[in-house]
Amino acid sequence: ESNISRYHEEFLELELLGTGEFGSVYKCTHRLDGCNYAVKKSIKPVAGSVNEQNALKEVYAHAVLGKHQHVVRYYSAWAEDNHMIIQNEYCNGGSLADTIQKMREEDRYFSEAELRQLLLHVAEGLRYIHSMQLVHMDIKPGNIFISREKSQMRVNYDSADDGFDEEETEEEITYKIGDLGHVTSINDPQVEEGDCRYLPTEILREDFTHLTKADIFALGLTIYEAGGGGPLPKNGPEWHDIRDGNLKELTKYSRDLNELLKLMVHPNPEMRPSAVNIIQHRVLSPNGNK
Ligand SMILES: Cn1cc(CCO)c2c3c(c(-c4ccccc4Cl)cc21)C(=O)NC3=O
Repeated sequence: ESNISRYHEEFLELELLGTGEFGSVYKCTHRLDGCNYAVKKSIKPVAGSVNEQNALKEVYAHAVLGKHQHVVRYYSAWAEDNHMIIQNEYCNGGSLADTIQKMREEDRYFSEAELRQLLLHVAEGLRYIHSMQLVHMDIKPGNIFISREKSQMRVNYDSADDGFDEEETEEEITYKIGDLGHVTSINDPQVEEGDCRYLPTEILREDFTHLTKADIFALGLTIYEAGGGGPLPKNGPEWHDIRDGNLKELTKYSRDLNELLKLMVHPNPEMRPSAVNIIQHRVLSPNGNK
């Protein structure tokens, strides 16, 4: 086999972003185009194993879910020296899990407007994934990545028109759904369970008749956690309490938002709103209940 490494040929490794059972992810600069990418290196799965199926599902999903501003973009994937390598869009703002952790430490919380923006972005990403007849199956703060873009704003206050424009930097935040390793088809589901903290009971009971609503359930708990309702239980009475539809009221936020979250984690998947319903919900409309 060739002993040059495409990875080292094409990329300059900058820093380790994270490790896990999924492998290791590095922030890399592409030597030719000068852009940064997130590159995941994982041990090449044994041919015919579940891991190989998951690895292939991830690449197939990325290939089908081409370009959407709320889904992490895929560029390339290849195998070398017994490793599987996937090159994705690098999101420079960390994961939502990092943000929640930091806020908990600093006793800070998302404002209602920031929570609505988060919910809207991820619901947009889910609407796209579900429209392609796919489901994500591992929606959680650790799989939602953040891109922050500073945009230079030129504003000119004509009153103080001393001929100079004022410069204001605006920060645009975009949330993107990442880690497509559990993505499966709505129609012939080979469900690989996601993180149990965000898993609805019907999936544990292997009822795969409303898979899109499992993503909605996980999104509901993700927003609930971002609103300070976490940390979420992995099992036990508290886990079941949430699955019975008992979410504690997030008193910092409006009744409407609390009602929407309760509906998203409803025990009956058919009662949960679709991604389209969420996007059209009055709570998210621009002048929704100020
Ligand atoms: C741990 N970790 C940290 C980051 C940077 C967040 O600011 C990250 C990224 C990804 C991934 C990732 C997840 C699952 C599969 C493949 C990749 Cl590259 C993991 C990441 C990814 O696809 N894009 C990322 O930015």
